[in-house]
Amino acid sequence: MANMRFKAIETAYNRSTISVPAPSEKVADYYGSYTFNDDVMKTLLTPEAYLKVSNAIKSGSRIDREIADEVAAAMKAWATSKGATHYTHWFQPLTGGTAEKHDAFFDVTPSGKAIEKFKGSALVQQEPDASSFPSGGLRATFEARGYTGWDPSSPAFLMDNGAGGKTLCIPSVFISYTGEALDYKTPILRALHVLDKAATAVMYYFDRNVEKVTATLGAEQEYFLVDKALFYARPDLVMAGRTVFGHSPAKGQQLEDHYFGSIPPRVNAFMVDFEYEAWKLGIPVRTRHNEVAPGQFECAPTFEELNLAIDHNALLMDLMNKVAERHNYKVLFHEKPFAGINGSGKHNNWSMMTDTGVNLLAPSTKPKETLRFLTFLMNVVKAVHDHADLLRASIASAGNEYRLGANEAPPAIVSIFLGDELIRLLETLENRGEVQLEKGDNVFYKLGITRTPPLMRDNTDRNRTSPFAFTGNKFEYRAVGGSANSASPMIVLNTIVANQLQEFRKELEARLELGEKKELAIVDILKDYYRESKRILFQGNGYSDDWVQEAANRGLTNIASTPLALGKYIEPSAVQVLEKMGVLNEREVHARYEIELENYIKKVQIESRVIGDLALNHVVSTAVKYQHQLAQTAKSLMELELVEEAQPLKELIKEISQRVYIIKQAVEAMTEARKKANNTDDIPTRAELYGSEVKDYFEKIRYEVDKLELLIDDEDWPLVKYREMLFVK
Ligand SMILES: NC(=O)CC[C@H](N)C(=O)O
Repeated sequence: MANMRFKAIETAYNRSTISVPAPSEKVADYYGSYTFNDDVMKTLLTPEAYLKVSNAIKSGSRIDREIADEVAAAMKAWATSKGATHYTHWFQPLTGGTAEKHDAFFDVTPSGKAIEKFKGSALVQQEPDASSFPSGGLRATFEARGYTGWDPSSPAFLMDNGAGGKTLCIPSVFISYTGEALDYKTPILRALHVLDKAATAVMYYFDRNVEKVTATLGAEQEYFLVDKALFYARPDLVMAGRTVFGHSPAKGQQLEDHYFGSIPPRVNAFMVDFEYEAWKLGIPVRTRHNEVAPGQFECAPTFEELNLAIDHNALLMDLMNKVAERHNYKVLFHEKPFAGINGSGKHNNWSMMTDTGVNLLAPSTKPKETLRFLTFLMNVVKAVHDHADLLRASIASAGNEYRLGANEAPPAIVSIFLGDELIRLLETLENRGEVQLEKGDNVFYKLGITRTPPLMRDNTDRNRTSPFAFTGNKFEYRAVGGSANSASPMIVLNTIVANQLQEFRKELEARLELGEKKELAIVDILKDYYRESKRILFQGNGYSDDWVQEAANRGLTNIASTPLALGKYIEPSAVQVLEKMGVLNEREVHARYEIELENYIKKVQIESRVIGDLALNHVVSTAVKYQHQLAQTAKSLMELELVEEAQPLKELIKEISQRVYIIKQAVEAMTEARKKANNTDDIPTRAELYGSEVKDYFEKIRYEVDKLELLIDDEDWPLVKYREMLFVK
């Protein structure tokens, strides 16, 4: 094994940078060229079909069979002209990844001849075997039927299969025979629809020209790169996506010299390569840089309509994995692949935009617009305050459990950062709201709104320690994990905000019916919201121990455990809001809860098995061999009557023995704990047992193994070390 380690290091060390030719000089020449986009549709469809598809995209109207046939024919012609041989409905099942089943465009006639075929019916709906996807009890294994259905609002695209031509991918929803959502896209589309309706209804009081409100998302993607040879020499990375052992290198991230540093050429070639591919697919990746931890990087797109942004992030992750192969890298999206240094988040930058081009979370200098801004801002604050636990549940996973609250990642406590200036403005609102107000526009003056410094776009400070931070014209949900599908937190966020906006509108209407003046009524409601949700606003250092204490004093929850956090999905208030808004019914919520728990159990189980295997078969066996060598040397020294000189060796032998003993005992006890958990039928209890009794041994075993790493001859150590994985470029 040690041999494999050194071979891998040598291979990685001798790699050269692969040159990546640009598809064309200007990005505009090929941006979106792999998508069946608006321009392509305009050229290939009849005006009638084009209009129907455009309307379906804008307002969700139905596309009839005839039009579907025409679109299918156009899609097939376009795709085959670009080298596609197959098509697939591309969807996001609850595994968290993407799914595809390629079908050839041709069919065979009874006389054995091949004919080209792709009908509207195949575009609109397909029936993959659903039995092996997680359904959380919604489907039994023998009930295989599930349907995928075309989502016209996300353009079809071409996936390059390397040597094997291309496949036309049709973004789709995935539902069971009985109509329940088995994927991420279905509830996202439902949540976006209710948010649109609720936000547009509130906009009625500010601007009657607004007909549609769209949620927007920009998902920053953090990741680690490890050379392929080194990756395969670490069974834990291969099996669990994270290292279960590894002593901290002498130099980690303490000098902060990697962050925003010069990008290593081989890494840069990889980035350039996947960006070219992303641009062909119309994915607007714009930013690339070194992240805080050695070996860690980030890419970020410009924000887009939320459903598209989610598809694009899922597609981008897939693309990065594929392109990395060419550059002999492996991409780690895991939230915490290496202990002791930063983990990886997927910071979700979220906002709402009207069809008239107004960002509803952008402050303005005009009093009337300020009231609109405060309305949307405070409704988000209130929604997050009232459903903080549900929002926490939506980002809970086995990987994120290691990241939250450690090494520059936000804690598990949900709080909101608004910045001092906004807090001042809200304080003014609360305090001045007590005075009798005059009518007319000077209402705003009286409120002090015009007297506060005009709010400019970027004059709120940033707070990296906050899980949910206002960053000037959007909220950044920073607690989302690097490997997550953004849909999970976005389903919750958009649903609770939509619900809150509905509540706001009801309250406002009730006040207006009593004859209150609109502006005053709004101010009064917002004042109440501020008072009711204030405790969730926190502007200080979210990483500090003081905050943990203060948050507890404020009555905010701090749920570190994933099984407990997931339990918040099935609290009555959570089920009620998801069901009431028509996003997930009770059965669907319970199914998701169960799937997430099972996922957690399986991941911890895999880690535990890897730990057991590596500890006994790699580490202990190496330690014992090394001990034998030491014993031989000590014996020779004794024979030469060098008794004192043999002493340090004896001590070393003793220390190794002790550590081996503890490891052996702990692995056995961990296996017993696993058995106990596996014999527990109740899934939530089993998950909790894995999260506590099984996981309790992880750190204990790791501690001893990492100590042995420092004792055993480097030549013999079987596992690629942290300094080799993190610093070999
Ligand atoms: N610079 C940063 O924003 C660090 C973020 C950190 N990597 C996280 O886990 O969220």
